Amino acid sequence: MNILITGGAGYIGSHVVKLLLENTDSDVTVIDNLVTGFESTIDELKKIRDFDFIKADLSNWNEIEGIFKARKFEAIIHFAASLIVPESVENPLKYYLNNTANTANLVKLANDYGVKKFVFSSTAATYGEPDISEIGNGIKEDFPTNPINPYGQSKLFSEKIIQDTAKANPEFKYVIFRYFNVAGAAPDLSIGQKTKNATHLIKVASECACGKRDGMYIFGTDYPTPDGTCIRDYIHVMDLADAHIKALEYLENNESDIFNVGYGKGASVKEVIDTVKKVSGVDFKVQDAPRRAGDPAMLISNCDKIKQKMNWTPKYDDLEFICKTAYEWEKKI
Ligand SMILES: NC(=O)c1ccc[n+]([C@@H]2O[C@H](COP(=O)([O-])OP(=O)(O)OC[C@H]3O[C@@H](n4cnc5c(N)ncnc54)[C@H](O)[C@@H]3O)[C@@H](O)[C@H]2O)c1
Ligand SMILES: O=c1ccn([C@@H]2O[C@H](COP(=O)(O)OP(=O)(O)O[C@H]3O[C@H](CO)[C@H](O)[C@H](O)[C@H]3O)[C@@H](O)[C@H]2O)c(=O)[nH]1
Repeated sequence: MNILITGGAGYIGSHVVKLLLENTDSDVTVIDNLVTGFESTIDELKKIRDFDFIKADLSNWNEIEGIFKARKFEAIIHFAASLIVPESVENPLKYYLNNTANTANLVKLANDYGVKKFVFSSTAATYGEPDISEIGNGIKEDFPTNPINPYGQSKLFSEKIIQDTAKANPEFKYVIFRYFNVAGAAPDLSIGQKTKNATHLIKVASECACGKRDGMYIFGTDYPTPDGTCIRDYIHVMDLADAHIKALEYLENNESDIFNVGYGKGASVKEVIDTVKKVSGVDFKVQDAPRRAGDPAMLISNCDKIKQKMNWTPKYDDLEFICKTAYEWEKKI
């Protein structure tokens, strides 16, 4: 299959490229503007086997169309986006342009050039702040979507654009993935999360354990959860990457759909920090701090649908393993 990966030099995209190069004979083309991605990641991936990397910005619509003209893509996996929630509140247009407008253009090009499969990175942020008393067996895909920040909204608009286009053109099929909290690194430690000025909990705690930060804060200890800190559903990046490979197979014979990707269970901020301390053997400084704006108390997926319909079976459903790979990767870079 001839596959376009946007954002393949970034964290999650690079893990999908790794699996595609290792386990399939697909022709892979990565487009990335390297704003938050890394050429060194592309170089590492090219050690597996060669593929085409094009440094380009999705906002250069003419240039991107030129790439579609020159190559007959059969599938697109679209990761490229901006994803810092507080930044999206300060600069919403950056998010609506980079995430929504550029996705609309990519979907248009997919239609104009006959690309039949589209896999899209959406987020649990589309659910907003679900009522904690209703989460029960996890947030299902048909829960209400009420994003509370422009990042989540920009992704929800993109979802609608993809869905409406598929309704109008039955040849165009999609899988929309709503990721929960992604963490960890490839178990062989060849690639991992390089994000600069990271804000993600497991990455920040791993940096503390490696002495790259003096300490960290727990944002909010007065949430209505057992230990007062926020609960999230952390998923290993390699299991998430595997879901994308499954999605391409799924679209051969099945209809378009939306799937949560998580493990269906939660860990609190305190539990995560304790786990990073345990796997690293380092007792770094942690201080309580006020709540961070826009953090829902609890986000836990119901992931029955992807397990049933795609036969997706996670391999790394273990918080210690997630934190261990994140920490060991952090030590390496
Ligand atoms: N990391 C998470 O926890 C998480 C959770 C839910 C959803 N997501 C989604 O997953 C996707 C990948 O996230 P990530 O964590 O790998 O982030 P990342 O920043 O590491 O990767 C994004 C990549 O896209 C590239 N990019 C951004 N804008 C571009 C543009 N206009 N043109 C070309 N390239 C561009 C960046 O350079 C980067 O390599 C995003 O769509 C994000 O919204 C991530
Ligand atoms: O130094 C830190 C960093 C984070 N946290 C807390 O840890 C929890 C998780 O925070 P992250 O920043 O790691 O992740 P988020 O849940 O905010 O968001 C991530 O997961 C979401 C889905 O659940 C979206 O997909 C979003 O794009 C992605 O960044 C939050 O309660 C946060 O306040 C801290 O206490 N201290």
